[in-house]
Amino acid sequence: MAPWPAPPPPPPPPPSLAAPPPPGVSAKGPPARKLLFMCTLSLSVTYLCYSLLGGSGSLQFPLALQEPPGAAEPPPPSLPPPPVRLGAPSQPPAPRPPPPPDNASRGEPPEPPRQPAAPGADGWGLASGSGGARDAWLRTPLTPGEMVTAQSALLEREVPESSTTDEELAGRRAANGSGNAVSTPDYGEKKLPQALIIGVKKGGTRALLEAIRVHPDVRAVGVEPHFFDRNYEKGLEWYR
Ligand SMILES: Nc1ncnc2c1ncn2[C@@H]1O[C@H](COP(=O)(O)OS(=O)(=O)O)[C@@H](OP(=O)(O)O)[C@H]1O
Repeated sequence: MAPWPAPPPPPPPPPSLAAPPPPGVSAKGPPARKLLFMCTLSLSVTYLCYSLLGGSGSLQFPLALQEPPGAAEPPPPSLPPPPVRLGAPSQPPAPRPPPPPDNASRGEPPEPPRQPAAPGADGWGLASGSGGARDAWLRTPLTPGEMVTAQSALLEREVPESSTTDEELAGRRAANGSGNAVSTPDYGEKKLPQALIIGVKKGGTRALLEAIRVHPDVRAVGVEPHFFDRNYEKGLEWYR
């Protein structure tokens, strides 16, 4: 009978994954140094990649927050200098000076502050002190000085044509003979009309009267008097 074969010898232990220590180095030293080297290398590569991808500004952001850009200390010599991005300014842009006024940009001397015009000297017939409508118009900041001057001259030329003072009204009444007002205890001062609306029936005279009546200086009768066609015989004393 054949004898049982001898059991196979146990397999040799697998070779260690770690490289055999070089001669002259202890067994625990190389892995620690290698791990430290790998960490340093990975950090360096990470920093390099991050800087190449444009993250240098982000890396310097905390330093920029603490100190002004000009006072930032140079990087230590051990670290590689951050790469300079093409097209990026080497120095941060200087703060913009405040925009000069319009007159300075055109080479004109600065305009002195406006003084409120004397009342009655502006030709508007309105009180032009502080807070007047014309002063508010002149102080509009978006309007150039030339435009304001031109518009003011235009308004001063146009307004006197349409403005009517109390003295002018009194003169017109005296000239028209309508200044003879009659005072009555019931109706107060009664005057002859200064204007008449004459129109045919259904010609829109009522609508015209209502439109004119909106003006604060207009006093009109409530109903159509029909003086000339129905009540002429009653005389001017009735018409007043
Ligand atoms: N702007 C305008 N356009 C067209 N039509 C207008 C306008 N204003 C007044 N009306 C019409 O005019 C009619 C009233 O006119 P009168 O006020 O003259 O009437 S009255 O004669 O004094 O009674 C009256 O018409 P009827 O409603 O048919 O009577 C108003 O509607």
